[in-house]
Amino acid sequence: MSNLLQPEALEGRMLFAIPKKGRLYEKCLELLQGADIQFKRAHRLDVALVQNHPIALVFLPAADIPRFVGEGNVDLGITGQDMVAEAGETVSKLVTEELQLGFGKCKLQVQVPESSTSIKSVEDLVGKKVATSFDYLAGKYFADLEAKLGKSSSGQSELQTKIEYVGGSVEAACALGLADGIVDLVESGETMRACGLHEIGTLLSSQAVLIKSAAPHARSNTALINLITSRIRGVIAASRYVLVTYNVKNEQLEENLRITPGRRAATVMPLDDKLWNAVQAMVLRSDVAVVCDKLESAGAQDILVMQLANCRIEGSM
Ligand SMILES: Nc1ncnc2c1ncn2[C@@H]1O[C@H](COP(=O)(O)OP(=O)(O)OP(=O)(O)O)[C@@H](O)[C@H]1O
Ligand SMILES: O=P(O)(O)OC[C@H]1O[C@H](OP(=O)(O)OP(=O)(O)O)[C@H](O)[C@@H]1O
Repeated sequence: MSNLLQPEALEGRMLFAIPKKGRLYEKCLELLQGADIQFKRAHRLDVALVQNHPIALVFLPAADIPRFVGEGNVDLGITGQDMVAEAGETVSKLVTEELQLGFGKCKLQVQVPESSTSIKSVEDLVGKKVATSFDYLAGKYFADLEAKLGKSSSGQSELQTKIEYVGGSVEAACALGLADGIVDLVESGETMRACGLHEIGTLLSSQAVLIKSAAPHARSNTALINLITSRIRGVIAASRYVLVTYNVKNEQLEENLRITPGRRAATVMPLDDKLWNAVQAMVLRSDVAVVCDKLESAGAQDILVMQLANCRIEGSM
């Protein structure tokens, strides 16, 4: 096999960065499969050539993807909004968020031991030690807080709050005596509660996003970037919506259409029996149970809910 890390192996290929492990990895693989991006990743190799498009997938740490995309080393990337923000303002400005992907949802929060009697709010943490893997965002957050509290005089760049960088297992920092509080990601809150911590402030909410360079590289294949973006948008839309169909009598049609207006408009087809119509409409998956309840109460019959394998829809999702 030729060495995929030689530049000539990648020549003419659009480069697409995918998190190499962690929380976003499996979801990204599902997304690539849904978009029919076919590849085989050789054991221990962080580059994979796509078989059915001139694309190479580059598996990188999620934290490095914003910089690689922003600086034009790769054309497209998937990472968390938190990672884009943590990469700093210079990098964030070089990156365009193309699509929110609806997975990897979490919040970056300030947490302290529940048992702490002296630290009940973020203000109480000012001047104390905070452990985090998000030292840029945490530093900015406490700098703003100190400024708001009038605790930092202008020109004084030294933070009173001490931000300690730790690479992982941040939630152990308080128990180990390394810090008085932490700034870390929370989704279900299970890790936080298991460690006897509770949240006292939120820095940001995050989800996985598809990003591209704000100023694409001269070699970038814009048509292919747009095609892949559009396919991924289709996969995401298909996971957000279901197709609901039902039969309804003429006199109850209007009321039922108000329940399922569809995205542009619902499709209404007359049945052979002139008293009845068949209706088809896209409905948000998260709303579908309530929508079916309402349809049934409004006289709709034969209600069917169908999964979408893929779709192409205009406008915001
Ligand atoms: N508990 C969570 N729930 C949802 N999304 C999360 C969660 N933790 C992290 N994420 C998202 O996934 C991204 C990658 O996080 P992850 O912890 O997998 O990082 P990693 O450093 O690549 O992996 P590892 O922690 O295994 O070293 C984060 O930047 C965030 O956007
Ligand atoms: O609120 P929860 O659902 O419990 O999720 C939060 C945990 O998820 C992330 O870590 P992850 O498990 O990805 O591993 P890490 O600690 O090695 O980064 C994060 O750093 C928390 O530890």
